[in-house]
Amino acid sequence: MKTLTVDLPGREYDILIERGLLNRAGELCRAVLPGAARLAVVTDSTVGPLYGERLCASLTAAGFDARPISIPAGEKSKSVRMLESLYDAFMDMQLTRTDGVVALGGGVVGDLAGFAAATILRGVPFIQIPTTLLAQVDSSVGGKVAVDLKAGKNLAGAFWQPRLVLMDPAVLGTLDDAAFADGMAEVIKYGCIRDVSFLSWLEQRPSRHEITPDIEHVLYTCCDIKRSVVVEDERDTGLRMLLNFGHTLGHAYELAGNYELWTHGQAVAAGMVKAGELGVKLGITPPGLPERIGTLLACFGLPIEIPCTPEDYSAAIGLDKKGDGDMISLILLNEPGRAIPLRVEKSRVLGLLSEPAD
Ligand SMILES: NC(=O)c1ccc[n+]([C@@H]2O[C@H](COP(=O)([O-])OP(=O)(O)OC[C@H]3O[C@@H](n4cnc5c(N)ncnc54)[C@H](O)[C@@H]3O)[C@@H](O)[C@H]2O)c1
Ligand SMILES: O=C(O)C(=O)C[C@@H](O)[C@H](O)[C@H](O)COP(=O)(O)O
Ligand SMILES: [Zn+2]
Repeated sequence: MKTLTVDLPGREYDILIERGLLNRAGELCRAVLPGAARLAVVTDSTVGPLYGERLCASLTAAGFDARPISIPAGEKSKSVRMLESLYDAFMDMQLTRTDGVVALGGGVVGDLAGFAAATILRGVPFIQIPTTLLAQVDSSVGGKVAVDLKAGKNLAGAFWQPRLVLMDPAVLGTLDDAAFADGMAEVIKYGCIRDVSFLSWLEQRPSRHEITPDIEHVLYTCCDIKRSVVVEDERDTGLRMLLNFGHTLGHAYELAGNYELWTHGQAVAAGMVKAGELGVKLGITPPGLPERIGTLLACFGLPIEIPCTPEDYSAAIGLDKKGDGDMISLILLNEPGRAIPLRVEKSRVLGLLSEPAD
């Protein structure tokens, strides 16, 4: 088993990666929640029928009273309305602070269940069992939990670290190619911002078929990068902002498509290419680098351009958490494998975005 420890003082936890781990979830959850009686197992309408029964059987064998709670699959469920329905379900089962919430699913389930766990009873222990590539390489690690508001992405949220992240790469076998590609957008992001040799390694394996034999290496490498960033800056005030490469514009594309037209992974893919182009215009990013990233993203069928109105760009930039007053910290690449923040006037960014492409 590959293990990484996110060593945040007082809130240290392990990320465990191994095929078949889902079958051992009970004993592994028991080790981090020795006194818990009940577990609320939040999942979605696709993942529940695939893996819910197996997980609950393992939890029950370890002495937990495991209660599955299912939400409709898809980003629209990352809402205040669905959050309230989780609160009601937790109260119906008389969950207490010594019990736990388990997220079994992709980033939507993890972000929603995590925010519910962070806020119900002012905080209940939380365990992540991510089932998409995106959730395994990114959203299950680091403690950002949130729901979307009408105004934009992830606008109500918290930092709530899990007690354990349990990753079974075998579950990725049932993901369709589009969902696998969504995860690849964040995988490629890590190469772009922190590890040029990993970026080159990915370029030598430009398809799902070529990546899959080495999936555990991919999960480990990405989680290790995220771990190393989060332990330096849990609360997103400096270094952690680099993990947001492609996200300022990506969130604009998600908003423009009303969270239905474009997935998070697709939006981040196009957002990284556009951020690359902005970086070139600002004299930070080497010419040719946005095209290099776009070529790799396109190999997985990800979009490298998404139409967006100036109003949606303006709304997303106005509400971006990296903004302060009239300024925003743009995350730009100053070389392959190296990202930096650059404080720029929001109006200047909007001006550059409205210029025709070169
Ligand atoms: N908290 C963070 O740090 C963080 C990081 C990145 C992304 N996110 C958030 O994550 C969300 C996107 O996550 P996602 O891409 O996992 O989307 P998702 O959770 O909507 O999952 C995508 C689809 O795959 C299905 N699915 C999940 N696991 C499956 C499996 N093993 N087999 C078959 N189908 C399966 C789901 O039911 C869903 O239909 C966005 O809301 C994004 O904002 C959060
Ligand atoms: O963990 C982080 O920090 C990230 O920025 C990871 C992103 O991939 C993720 O999409 C995150 O949810 C974005 O957060 P936000 O602060 O921009 O809402
Ligand atoms: Zn993301």
